[in-house]
Amino acid sequence: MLLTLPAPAKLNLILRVLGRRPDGYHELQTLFQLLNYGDSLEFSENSAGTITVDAGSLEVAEEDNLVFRAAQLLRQHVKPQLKRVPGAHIRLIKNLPHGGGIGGGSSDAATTLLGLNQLWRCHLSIDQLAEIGQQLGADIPVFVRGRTAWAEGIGEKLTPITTDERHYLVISTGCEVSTAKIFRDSRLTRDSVAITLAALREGQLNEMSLSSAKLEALSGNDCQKLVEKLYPEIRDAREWLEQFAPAQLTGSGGCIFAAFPSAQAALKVFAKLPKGWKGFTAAGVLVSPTHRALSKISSSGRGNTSGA
Ligand SMILES: C[C@](O)(CO)[C@H](O)COP(=O)(O)OP(=O)(O)OC[C@H]1O[C@@H](n2ccc(N)nc2=O)[C@H](O)[C@@H]1O
Ligand SMILES: Nc1ncnc2c1ncn2[C@@H]1O[C@H](COP(=O)(O)OP(=O)(O)OP(=O)(O)O)[C@@H](O)[C@H]1O
Repeated sequence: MLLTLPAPAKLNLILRVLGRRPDGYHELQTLFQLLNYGDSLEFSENSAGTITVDAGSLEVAEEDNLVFRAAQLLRQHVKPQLKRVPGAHIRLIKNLPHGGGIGGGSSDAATTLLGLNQLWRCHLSIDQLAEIGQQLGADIPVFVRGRTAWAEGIGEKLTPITTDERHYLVISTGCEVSTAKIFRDSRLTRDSVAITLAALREGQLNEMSLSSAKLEALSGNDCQKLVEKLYPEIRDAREWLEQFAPAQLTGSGGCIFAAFPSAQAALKVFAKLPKGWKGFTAAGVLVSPTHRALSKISSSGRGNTSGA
């Protein structure tokens, strides 16, 4: 069976750095907005029992590819329960720029965990997969859980949140930013005041929700000042985009984004993008396209035909 699944990008609509833990990781508050645009992965069984990854244009050694690392880690976890050592061939169709703060590698890893859990019939729960994912990267659990969410801790304490439907233009200048380098830099400000969950609850049902107006008041990214100092071209991209709408950095960079009320409005600005920069437009979604695809597969019964 060939299983094809999307690996969506995320944006950090809010990113506050609250402090540094003794292990070097940072306490954050962030709003993860999932998008309906990303990479794509194809999974097929490998009866030889090996894991191979065709990463296409991505220039990362196989053993460093988060797809390969996620597959290895999952296999290690489930090996004792399965009758034979499972193998897989995974083809990665890369659309997202890496080092962009849009979670490409993390999302690929999460889709790998979800996809192989299906292909190999591991029957691990989402909690178990998120736990495995977290060992590889702080951004992986949100993609495993597949909901636009408010995150705390190092990014792993997730509360689903409803955001208004918006469309985004995401710009990549080509500057690849290392997350570790930004978090290591002594100039990074680490003293933001925490937003209380009460500030994010709305309506009679006390649901976690952020309207566009409320979001505008809370938006901002604590990494932005430092990243723009280190990469002036990223500042140029933000300033260019700000002619049309409020713009900011996502994650630890280097992509810049702005929100628009419609796909047409986002595309209109995209058409004016200066030469040398790349980008894409996408809609914000509350549920990950990966989870939607998996639900479709299980409701059509195809998920039961793999046989590990
Ligand atoms: C900045 C964000 O993109 C926001 O979504 C993420 O928190 C980064 O998540 P990620 O890329 O999955 O990060 P990891 O691969 O776990 O860590 C990369 C590096 O970033 C730093 N890091 C990451 C997350 C975090 N909460 N504090 C950190 O200090 C660590 O020094 C680590 O060495
Ligand atoms: N499947 C993968 N896709 C992209 N990058 C990968 C992958 N596997 C490993 N990497 C490595 O991870 C680095 C970070 O890539 P990634 O796309 O996850 O960054 P990012 O968008 O900044 O993510 P985040 O927002 O999670 O920090 C890349 O420079 C690359 O060396």
